[in-house]
Amino acid sequence: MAQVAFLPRIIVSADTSKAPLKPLRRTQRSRTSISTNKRVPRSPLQRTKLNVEVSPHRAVSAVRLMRIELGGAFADLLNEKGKGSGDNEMGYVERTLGFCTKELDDRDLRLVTDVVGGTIRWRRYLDHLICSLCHEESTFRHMEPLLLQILRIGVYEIVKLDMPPYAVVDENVRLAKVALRPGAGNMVNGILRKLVVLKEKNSLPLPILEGDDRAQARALATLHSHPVWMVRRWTKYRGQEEAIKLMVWNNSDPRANVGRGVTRADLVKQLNLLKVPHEISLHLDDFIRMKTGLQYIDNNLSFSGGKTVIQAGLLKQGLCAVQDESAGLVVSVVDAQPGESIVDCCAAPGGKTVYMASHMSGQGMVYAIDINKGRLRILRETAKLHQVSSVITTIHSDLRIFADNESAKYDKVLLDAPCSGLGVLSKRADLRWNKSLEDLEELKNLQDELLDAASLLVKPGGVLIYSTCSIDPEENEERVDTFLLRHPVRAAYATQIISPFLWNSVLNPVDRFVPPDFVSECSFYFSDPVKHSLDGAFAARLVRAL
Ligand SMILES: C[S@@+](CC[C@H](N)C(=O)[O-])C[C@H]1O[C@@H](n2cnc3c(N)ncnc32)[C@H](O)[C@@H]1O
Repeated sequence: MAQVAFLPRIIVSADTSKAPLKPLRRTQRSRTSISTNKRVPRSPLQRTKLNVEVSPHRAVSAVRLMRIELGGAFADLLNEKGKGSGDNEMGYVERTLGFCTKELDDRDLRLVTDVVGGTIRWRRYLDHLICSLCHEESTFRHMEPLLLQILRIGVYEIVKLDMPPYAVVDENVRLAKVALRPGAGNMVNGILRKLVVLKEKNSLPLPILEGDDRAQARALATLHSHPVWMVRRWTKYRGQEEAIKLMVWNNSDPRANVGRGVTRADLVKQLNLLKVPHEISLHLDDFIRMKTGLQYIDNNLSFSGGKTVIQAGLLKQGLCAVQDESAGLVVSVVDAQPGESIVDCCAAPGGKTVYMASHMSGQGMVYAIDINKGRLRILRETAKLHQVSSVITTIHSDLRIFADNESAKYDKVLLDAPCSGLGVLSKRADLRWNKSLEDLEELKNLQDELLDAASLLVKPGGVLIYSTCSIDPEENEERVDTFLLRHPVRAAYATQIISPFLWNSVLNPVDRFVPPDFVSECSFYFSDPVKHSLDGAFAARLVRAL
């Protein structure tokens, strides 16, 4: 069965702006309470105060941002206020703000996606502007969370979305007044109006790139809205110019992804019927790229079909799926063949498992292991949808325990390791704020342990594929390097491993499996966001000696 891929400019599988994500790491600002200064209705029967004057996309965006940023603290607050109306988005709005807005139409939904994703992505930059425009830094530091979100939305809309500034000011002032109190509205008014004047004069208070390395990293971190540690790391590994390009990429509109289940020609036919613009992937036979028309319609592009891919039900019917080409290329590196026994060690939610399974013509088996039961359930559902369940067996286990107890050996073992996700920051708006340098050290230890465990499952002559969606050499090349140094004999990958130059004796170059442009100097697969305009990804192939 052939696959197809989409590359729309709208997030689909990674729609971070919609998902109730993990909480962002707390900033130093005090966030112990969520003050709305509103009495919130306690039961669905007593509600629904409908406010038709507040712009729905801003109210929903503000509440969604609170949910994402405060996570558990937000849920706790709602629980204190009684159960009953928080089970859908407007329920959350009602319980947080004390009123409902009119239903969101398609345009509002798109704006919520843009505003929430952009506001998270640009958080450091927006906070710098807001802080600079407050009378005192302490005003910013102690600002209540809802007020801060409303200000972030306003600043983002004015500075990054170039929306008509005075309309933005008025709408956000109204939201602050109704959702909080008149004084909050006055504050939003003061700050946003100052911002508009400065923007018109082209003199936004932004940091200048000067001083020593640390000062420059801090300035760049604010200008491009990333954590300082990431800027320092990328500057170290790639140089400042490339680090900037990478951040620009991470801040660009998120694209996505893939589809499968029918031939590419079939899908092209369907897209032509829907009049959804698309193009054939340059890198993968099964993939189609889309810029618009997946979930929403981008009005800037000519799109006259009236129905998006989602509305037409193509995803629901399993006729296609959504995946970045960089992930599809990892599957190319595995090169799954009919009849093979393959272990996918960290398989869920199953993007790669299902794609591999679809290459097997119903023969062989992919054993999909994951420690997370819920994510494995999603994998099973996706496999069913794509009619590849017959070649997938799911195993709920910690890979380390499974490998210790398993005596069977397999043709191929894919370890798509848990990683920092530094290659997918453009799609995962929140991720940059959730990761620290310490997390990276912990992850490296876990990657080593999982790689050791995965290697036990490979049969002599079999292949171990190690992959990540990171661009960090310490999660990629360095993990392979240290693996080979740790296991010169036991895994029988080589007899004498004393320097990286001997890798070639055990490493299986990926050039047979991916286009030359994706083959790194050491013959690994590497997709670089800056160079390839795809998510970052890495894969190494190691062949076990006979
Ligand atoms: C990068 S994701 C895998 C993505 C997946 N390969 C795909 O293409 O959809 C990493 C996965 O590793 C799983 N994981 C983390 N630690 C694990 C462990 N000790 N044993 C098995 N799975 C683990 C996580 O639950 C997560 O689903």
